Amino acid sequence: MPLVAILAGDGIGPEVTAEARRVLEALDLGIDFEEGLVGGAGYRGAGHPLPPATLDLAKRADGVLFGAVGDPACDALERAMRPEQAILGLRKELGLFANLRPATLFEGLEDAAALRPDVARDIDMVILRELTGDVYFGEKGLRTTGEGLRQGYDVMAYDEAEVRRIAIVGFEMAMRRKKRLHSVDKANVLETSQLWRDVVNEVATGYPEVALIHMYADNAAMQLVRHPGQFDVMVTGNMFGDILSDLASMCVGSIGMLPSAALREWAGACGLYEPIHGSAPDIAGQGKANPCAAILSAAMLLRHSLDMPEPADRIETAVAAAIAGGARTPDLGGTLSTSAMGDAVLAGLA
Ligand SMILES: NC(=O)C1=CN([C@@H]2O[C@H](COP(=O)(O)OP(=O)(O)OC[C@H]3O[C@@H](n4cnc5c(N)ncnc54)[C@H](O)[C@@H]3O)[C@@H](O)[C@H]2O)C=CC1
Ligand SMILES: CC(C)CC(=O)C(=O)O
Ligand SMILES: [Mg+2]
Repeated sequence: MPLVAILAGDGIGPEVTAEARRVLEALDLGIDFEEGLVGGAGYRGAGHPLPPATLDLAKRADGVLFGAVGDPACDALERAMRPEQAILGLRKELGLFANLRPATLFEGLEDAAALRPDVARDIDMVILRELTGDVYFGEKGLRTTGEGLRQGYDVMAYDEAEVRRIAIVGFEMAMRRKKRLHSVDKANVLETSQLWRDVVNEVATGYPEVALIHMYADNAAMQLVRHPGQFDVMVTGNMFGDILSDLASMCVGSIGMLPSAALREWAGACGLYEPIHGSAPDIAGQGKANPCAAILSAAMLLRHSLDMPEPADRIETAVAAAIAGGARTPDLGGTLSTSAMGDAVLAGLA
């Protein structure tokens, strides 16, 4: 029986994860669920944002369904004890270097998108974000300059093996889709990005059918708003991918609509699945959160880690049907609560 770890975390994490679990349970797939403490909840309940028992659970599981971590009450803690370290630690410990963040405009959400409907309509892309390197994992700290000023530093670094493996995933995805790959970097100013670009070009020689387009990250942000339909697969580093995927989410209606999969192998291995959003303390506990990103993350879990493509399709179809039928949480301009949106998706499963 496959084991799915449920790490709900903080803020709206438990609210949206509960709906995703309800949907999985309704499908009656013979999955075992086991819950673990993580983030601020882990710190409060077990003295650490990523308690050893939670890490052990994640390593034993066939897939991890993750909510979100982050709690303003924990912002003054030393960095190692802050909730966000839990998700960074899980990604690193599980070797989850490939982060798939699909952004698709669901039919009916044209009005919710921050772009004109005619611009938003053709968005169907995947941002492939490298997830275990870059500035988030480099040496960091606070020091004092020669002038006696406090200085913060975070080192951005990628080695060629890290770039090569994510580039290969990008080209493989492009081969299965439209054979078009945008690689986003900042090679005009960053040595890290120049290496990124050189290695992506080397990998490209093995994929002559794929049209490769290099784009600077600042231009990519602008192009995502100007003409998002030009993108199909976009491969990029950890920080650019983090920022550009939040941007892409509003192009298709809401950050509450974008799921993600964090994988260590291109297919078939245990992965971590989470909405791209955070713990949203501003709406936590109010039943206002959109659970669709979490529900769609559960579908990705079935497809990528449990080899269950049919129920994954059923979930995605049910979300599309709920949206097409007018189900809307407040972020989409509606009034449905988190659980009522879950009900609407469940109704579409029938
Ligand atoms: N993977 C994770 O666990 C992540 C954790 N965080 C953490 O979350 C906390 C809050 O970070 P923010 O920058 O505010 O980002 P956020 O994504 O939590 O929220 C940004 C805005 O989007 C809204 N929003 C987010 N998810 C929503 C949903 N499902 N439905 C409706 N509205 C939604 C929020 O209400 C807020 O106005 C911080 O502690 C941050 O470090 C942030 C991003 C990812
Ligand atoms: C703690 C952050 C790095 C999480 C985040 O913003 C993300 O993964 O999208
Ligand atoms: Mg983010």
